[in-house]
Amino acid sequence: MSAPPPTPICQRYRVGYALPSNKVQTFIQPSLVDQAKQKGVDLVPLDLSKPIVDQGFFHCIVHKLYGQGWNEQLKDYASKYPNSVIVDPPERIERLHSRVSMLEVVSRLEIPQLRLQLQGRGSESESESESESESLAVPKQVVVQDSEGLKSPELLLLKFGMKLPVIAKPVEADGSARSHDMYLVINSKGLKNLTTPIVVQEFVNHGGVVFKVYVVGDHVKCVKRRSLPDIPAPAPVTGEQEEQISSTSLSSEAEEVGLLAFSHISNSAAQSEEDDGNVNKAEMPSVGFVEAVGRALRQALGLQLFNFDLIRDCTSGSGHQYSKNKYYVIDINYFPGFAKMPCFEQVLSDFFLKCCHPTP
Ligand SMILES: Nc1ncnc2c1ncn2[C@@H]1O[C@H](COP(=O)(O)OP(=O)(O)OP(=O)(O)O)[C@@H](O)[C@H]1O
Ligand SMILES: O=P(O)(O)O[C@H]1[C@H](O)[C@H](O)[C@H](OP(=O)(O)O)[C@@H](OP(=O)(O)O)[C@@H]1O
Ligand SMILES: [Mg+2]
Ligand SMILES: [Mg+2]
Repeated sequence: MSAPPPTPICQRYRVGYALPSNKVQTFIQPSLVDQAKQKGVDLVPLDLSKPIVDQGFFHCIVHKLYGQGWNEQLKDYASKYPNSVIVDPPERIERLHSRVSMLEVVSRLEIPQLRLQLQGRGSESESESESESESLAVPKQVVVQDSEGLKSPELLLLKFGMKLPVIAKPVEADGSARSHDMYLVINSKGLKNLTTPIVVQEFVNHGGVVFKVYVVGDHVKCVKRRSLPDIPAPAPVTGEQEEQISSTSLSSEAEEVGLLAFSHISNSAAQSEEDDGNVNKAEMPSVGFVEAVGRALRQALGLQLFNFDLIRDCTSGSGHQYSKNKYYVIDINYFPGFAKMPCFEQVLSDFFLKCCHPTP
């Protein structure tokens, strides 16, 4: 029996997009354009050389551009075309442009079925550490505004309940190349070598795997990616001994300056079979947990297109109950590399259609 003729599409929808040129290359792939077209959605590039209010009605505009001028354009457009759906409003995206405000949202999530142990809030009772349900936290972190704050690194870490190694990250997460310049800091000398302002975040051993959770409207998809390897906790050492902590995974110059620079590690190819092995054998978090966090973040952020990086706490050793289901959110990204997500054409074209034609 032959397949029924495709349902005639009685209306076509225009989705305008404004993306950096590199993202047009990676995201607006012919496969996406074709699949959207089959569903009645025409993906149209906005002409950024002229005001978007002069370019006609778009049922939906998706974008990943920043700046006052662009934000003003979107505001003008929304007031001229109140029925057009802007994905997403710039004032909500801005919260993800700081590594402080992006994680503060996690600290305030209300997810009933989860045990939220958040910095300074809640504490793990005996019974919780045995329970199977997942818990969600954010790593301890502090913004060091100027070099004065790094003068006595031991005091700084002690004050915020952190210990070496730590990860140092730019405060701004604004999509610039610099915003991805990270440092693994292994000793006090490394801390003193940092350029401020900078976020100093506790390093959580997580088995060398990061779970990237993509959110596209109400669709949530978790994938595994390579991450930094675990760093064995050094035996408690006094200040003068810490210089002798040799870390095999660090080069001699990294040991010399006390820090290792890296960037975009979750996008880089595995360096070894072991790397790949860690990723392949890592157990995925439960779908229910991932979806609960994704939906709660979407609600709290008021955003429809983002992903977040989840790591499972693999810290073991004296004084720390190894809790298989303790997770940390370490990063949230606006309009990430959706083309890396399985079936991205179907997911995104369905999303665009839903934005243009919300089914009751
Ligand atoms: N607190 C942490 N503990 C352990 N590893 C961490 C921590 N924070 C970051 N990392 C490692 O560093 C990598 C980069 O960190 P992060 O995701 O914050 O940077 P980013 O530049 O925003 O990355 P992305 O490319 O995902 O936007 C993470 O994928 C993880 O491998
Ligand atoms: O592997 P993913 O999809 O997470 O990689 C993303 C990354 O997380 C950031 O979202 C990058 O955007 P910026 O933070 O703005 O640099 C994405 O780069 P882009 O060129 O695709 O926007 C990465 O794909
Ligand atoms: Mg990340
Ligand atoms: Mg990021």
